[in-house]
Amino acid sequence: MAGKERDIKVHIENVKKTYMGRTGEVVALNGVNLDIKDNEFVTVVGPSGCGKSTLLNILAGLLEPTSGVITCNGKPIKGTGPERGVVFQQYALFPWLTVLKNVMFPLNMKGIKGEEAEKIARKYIKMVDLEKFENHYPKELSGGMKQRVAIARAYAANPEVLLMDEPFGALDAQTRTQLQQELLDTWEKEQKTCFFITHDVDEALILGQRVVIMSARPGRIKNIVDVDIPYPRNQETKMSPRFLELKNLIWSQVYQEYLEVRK
Ligand SMILES: Nc1ncnc2c1ncn2[C@@H]1O[C@H](COP(=O)(O)OP(=O)(O)OP(=O)(O)O)[C@@H](O)[C@H]1O
Repeated sequence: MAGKERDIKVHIENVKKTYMGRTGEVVALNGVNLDIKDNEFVTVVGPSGCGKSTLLNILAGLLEPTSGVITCNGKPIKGTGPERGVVFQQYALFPWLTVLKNVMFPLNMKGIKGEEAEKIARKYIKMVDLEKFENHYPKELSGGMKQRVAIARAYAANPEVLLMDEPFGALDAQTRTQLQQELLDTWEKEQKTCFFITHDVDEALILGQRVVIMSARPGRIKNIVDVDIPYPRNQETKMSPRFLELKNLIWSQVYQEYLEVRK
């Protein structure tokens, strides 16, 4: 049992989050329970407004839950922390810094400076295939390139848990596919715990070891699907019978919740 507990990276217990909206209380999450294991890749799908971003922001320490317990490495989450890195849909790069300096930024914040910081930053810039652009500024990059920088920066900071809120949501289909593949390759090499929100069932399935399906607001976990498709996965995996079977299952459950929202 002790060994099992040690394997749990993030523990979410009975989490509730209420906002004070214009027309009264909004219960965004109610009774959310989830354990995320060390190095696990968990993806999250659910209808719009079901509280996915709220949950991610609580895990990031940017929001506090109204009640419930959330721990990382067994310690209650209080505010942001270096062990948790976040990638949002909007790249959030510093426009006045070059690609290299953007990726070095979190290293500098940790006291890693000069050549050492450059070496680490360059490793991740190479990983996302942007070596030729290290001296460019964000405004000179496409959306996909900016998101690559954001991912390189998150990895360079070497967090134990990567929290990603629809990181590829604003990208065209081809760039999105390419970044999914890069993220998978990186995850297989670096084995970080990933919590990844998406609206795209294909994306949830190609990336995740488990897909968490959230219910319509107030958000809670409706189902968790184990994705028993081995890695390495690639775009051909999307054609496999098991992929299509799981896709239908997840899609029908998300659609039921979508209909609930529209009631
Ligand atoms: N600051 C806030 N004040 C009041 N209500 C809020 C606030 N932030 C979010 N909400 C409400 O909480 C609910 C959950 O929002 P959240 O953004 O977490 O959902 P989501 O599942 O991430 O949505 P989407 O998929 O559209 O991004 C929504 O009904 C939203 O309107």
